Amino acid sequence: MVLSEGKPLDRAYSHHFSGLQLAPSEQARITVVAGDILRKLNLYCYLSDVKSEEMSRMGTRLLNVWHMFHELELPKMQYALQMDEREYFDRLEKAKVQPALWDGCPEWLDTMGQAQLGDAWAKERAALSTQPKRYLRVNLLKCTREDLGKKLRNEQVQTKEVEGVDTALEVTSDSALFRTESFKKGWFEQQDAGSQLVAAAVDAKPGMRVVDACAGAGGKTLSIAAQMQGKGRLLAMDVEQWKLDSLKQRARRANAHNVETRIIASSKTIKRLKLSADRVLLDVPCSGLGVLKRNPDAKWRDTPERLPVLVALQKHILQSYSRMVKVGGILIYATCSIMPEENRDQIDAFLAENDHFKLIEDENISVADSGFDGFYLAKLERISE
Ligand SMILES: C[S@@+](CC[C@H](N)C(=O)[O-])C[C@H]1O[C@@H](n2cnc3c(N)ncnc32)[C@H](O)[C@@H]1O
Repeated sequence: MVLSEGKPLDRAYSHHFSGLQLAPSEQARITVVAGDILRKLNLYCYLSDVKSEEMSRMGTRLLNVWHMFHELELPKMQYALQMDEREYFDRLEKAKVQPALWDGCPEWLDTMGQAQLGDAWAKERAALSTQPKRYLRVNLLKCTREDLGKKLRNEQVQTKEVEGVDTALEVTSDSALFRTESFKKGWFEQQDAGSQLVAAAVDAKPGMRVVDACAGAGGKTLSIAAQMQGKGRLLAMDVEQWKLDSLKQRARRANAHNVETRIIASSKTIKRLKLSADRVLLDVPCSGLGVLKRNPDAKWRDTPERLPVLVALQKHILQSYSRMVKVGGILIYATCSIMPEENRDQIDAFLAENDHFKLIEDENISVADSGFDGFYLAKLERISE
């Protein structure tokens, strides 16, 4: 379903899980197995000698090989296609000396990663093939991180505080988070710790005028609303109304009353806000190559041809939307990519053409070094009209 119909993995899970009465531990097991198979699909296909187009027919052999790889007892499946053990071990030895295959990396991505990151690519590639951790962002409009940890413990959800990310808790138990009272009360959102660091970089203060110009369903908007303690004006914009509708709902649940949404219908929407904002967050559409741990299906759908199209769109958004920042205000450019072409290269090109801005700082959030999803963020100050 994920690969043949192009359905994102998280939506495929919710489609399948709704209506099934599965215990949280069973759901967790399914997501672990399905996630791992998708993260290293080419490796498991190679080890089981199954071509990707044969997967629906040969899926039982692939699943058996997954169990062999993890040294687990084979599942009891009727009519399962077996893998010859000797051939499996022979293939295993050959796979071990092919690092990109071992890390579940498609060839096009390996070529791109090498070209863009050089020596740093190998560790990022390996980190992208690991299971993502689950992180929560405490909603400071409703409670503290300590309160949330305690409340969740009473609801049988174990968490621990994440060092260096003040708003984050890591979930360490297989719990159904969205059934908890804490979630229903809007005390937290599920959000990667790297994404929380990007939102924190906005550093919005109560009373400011802030624009989140590519807000989507508001992952970062809600975080910014909490920084503003509900005071001031927070305008969340996007080109897709359904995302803004979902944002509105989430904002209500989170008590984020200073959020206003606005669809970007044309360039006029942006022009009207010229030189008006203390902070503008541009969390631009990107390749998503920093979040492949979480969305591994994307690497089997994507092609390298998409990158230049995205780079051109990012460049346009930077040029045009930066006009909303007032003198002395800060522009925060962010991606969930680890590729310099979408990141520092964009900022360098922008600064070369715009002497109204100066770079304050930028940061690569490395998947390998942080254990979070991979992000990039740059903070620029407008120094003149
Ligand atoms: C990386 S996502 C944003 C994620 C969101 N900020 C969050 O934290 O959940 C990029 C968003 O940019 C939006 N987008 C695409 N083209 C755009 C454009 N020309 N102007 C503004 N937003 C755009 C997409 O609809 C998408 O929601």
